[in-house]
Amino acid sequence: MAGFLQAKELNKVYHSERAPVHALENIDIDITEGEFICIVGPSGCGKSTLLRCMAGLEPISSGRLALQGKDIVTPPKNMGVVFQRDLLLEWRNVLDNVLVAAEFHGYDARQYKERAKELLALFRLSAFVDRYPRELSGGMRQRVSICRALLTDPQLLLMDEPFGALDPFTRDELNAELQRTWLATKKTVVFITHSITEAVYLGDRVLIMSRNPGRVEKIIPIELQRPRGAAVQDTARFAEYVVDIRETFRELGIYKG
Ligand SMILES: Nc1ncnc2c1ncn2[C@@H]1O[C@H](COP(=O)(O)OP(=O)(O)OP(=O)(O)O)[C@@H](O)[C@H]1O
Repeated sequence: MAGFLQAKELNKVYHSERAPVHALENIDIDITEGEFICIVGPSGCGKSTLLRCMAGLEPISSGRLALQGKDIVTPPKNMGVVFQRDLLLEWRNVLDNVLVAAEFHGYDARQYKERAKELLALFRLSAFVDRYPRELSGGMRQRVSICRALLTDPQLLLMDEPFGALDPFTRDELNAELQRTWLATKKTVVFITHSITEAVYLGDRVLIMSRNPGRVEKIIPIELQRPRGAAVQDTARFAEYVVDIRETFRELGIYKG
């Protein structure tokens, strides 16, 4: 297990009152440090399960899953997570919501105040530091969540459909901001999305999953130059990647059209 984040013959079975659910079957993934990996797949193929296992929030059933060679059994300190629902604390202002990450890891939040303000500035939220979540738009709330995930400077950032609930304009804006931050910090990012175009725009590689049971079907390297401006989405090369991924889903019987 030499890579930064590796899964080897990973299986995850949920046991409930009904029949067991084989959510992940023989998953092999090898992610290099600094890589941006996007995961796409139909509903129920195990994307969130995989991410929760990586976050140490869900135990695996068999195989291995390791971060820097160390089995993941509890949430690694070296990791930040962003979920689709922003999970902001309504009774705390923006700054204090970002500082939650320090408290979660048992650090002294006061020592992270300056860092939190820097991150909020980077995500154009300086004017909102003392506002409450209810005063923010959906895009702003998700920016706060990203700042929170980045606060302790983790090497690994796990993102589960973070922009899925946002309108397309805000989504494009946040994708561009995320790319900029990633280029500046070179964190390793695992990003789940339902959007093929989002995956191609952001990813160094796009990992395609299928369901029943959840499997990795294909991994496609995206060789588009960085930084990728919004206009890259209008190029023939970009369209080829999108078509290739759609074709794969068609072959898997996931797209009928
Ligand atoms: N806690 C659980 N107990 C039992 N089964 C579960 C549990 N969580 C998920 N599953 C099942 O595991 C499979 C994978 O679910 P998961 O949420 O990981 O898929 P997903 O690809 O993230 O779906 P979506 O795109 O809709 O969010 C599904 O069949 C789901 O019903």
